[in-house]
Amino acid sequence: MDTPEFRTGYIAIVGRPNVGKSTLLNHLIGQKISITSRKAQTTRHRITGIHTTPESQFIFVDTPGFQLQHQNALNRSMNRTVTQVLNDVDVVLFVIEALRFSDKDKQVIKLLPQNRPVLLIINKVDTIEEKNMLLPFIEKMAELFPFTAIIPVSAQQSTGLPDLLKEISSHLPVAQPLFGEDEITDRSERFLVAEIIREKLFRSLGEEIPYSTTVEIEKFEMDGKLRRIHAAIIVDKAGQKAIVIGKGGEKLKGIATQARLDMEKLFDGKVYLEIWVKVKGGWADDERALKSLGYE
Ligand SMILES: Nc1nc2c(ncn2[C@@H]2O[C@H](COP(=O)(O)OP(=O)(O)OP(=O)(O)O)[C@@H](O)[C@H]2O)c(=O)[nH]1
Repeated sequence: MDTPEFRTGYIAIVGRPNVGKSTLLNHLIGQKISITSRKAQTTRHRITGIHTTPESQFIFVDTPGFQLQHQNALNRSMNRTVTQVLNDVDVVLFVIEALRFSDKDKQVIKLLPQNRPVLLIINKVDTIEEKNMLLPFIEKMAELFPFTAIIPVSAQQSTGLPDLLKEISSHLPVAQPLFGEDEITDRSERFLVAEIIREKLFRSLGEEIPYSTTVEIEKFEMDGKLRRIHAAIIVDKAGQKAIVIGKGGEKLKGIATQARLDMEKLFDGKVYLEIWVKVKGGWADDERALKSLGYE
């Protein structure tokens, strides 16, 4: 593939819970997951999906730690991460529900970047009973933020999605694709699984544990359609182990449950997940640990 006008870029999807972000992503990429191993590590963000057409490659990234409810210090630092991600992608999709604009949506607007294209996606237009309500709603939304475009869609019914892709593509830089279709490997699932656990770990504990804490996938097996995954969270000190496990194992249980649900969504299949916490000094020197993390 060496098309002079080919466009490749990164896209983030944001919005309050339940507006249809996952549905939109799944319908945009038209497949559950495609990700490569080696190159994925050179990107700073977790890739949630890739869609490639003859003209463009769309790389969707996650915005970890997106929190709207509580404005405590931890959430503020998480929202800083969100802002960093949003300032690092080529296009931001801000998803809302048709004819519904709440305080939580308003909070998301505060996190939107000023210096790159933000497309407002008005989702669930299939639920509008009076179609003439849409235009005044669009006009009202246009006053809230300098959106680059406002695009009504129904993610569930895939209406408006080809136009949306065209609009996104026009804002991506001219660049050759970063990922080839043939780069989808089983090892990349391992990599993603580790990333998901890591994300839940930091979402749950934030600054209570050092950033050097890592996740190692010790076993990843297919058992029919079931994925059996054994993972270890590796901390530097015994005190950190206690923090990760929590009282009566509650913290770790929560992390494992959330991680498993995300994995089942991602793989569209059942996952059996066991997580241990291990104390280990100097893991960075351990070649085996590095390999299993994918940093070869
Ligand atoms: N009618 C209708 N329902 C939709 C549409 N898109 C998504 N939904 C439904 O809205 C609900 C929430 O969708 P999700 O894709 O899980 O929303 P989300 O924004 O990813 O939610 P969080 O993971 O909580 O942030 C689900 O029940 C979807 O089936 C749409 O275009 N029309």
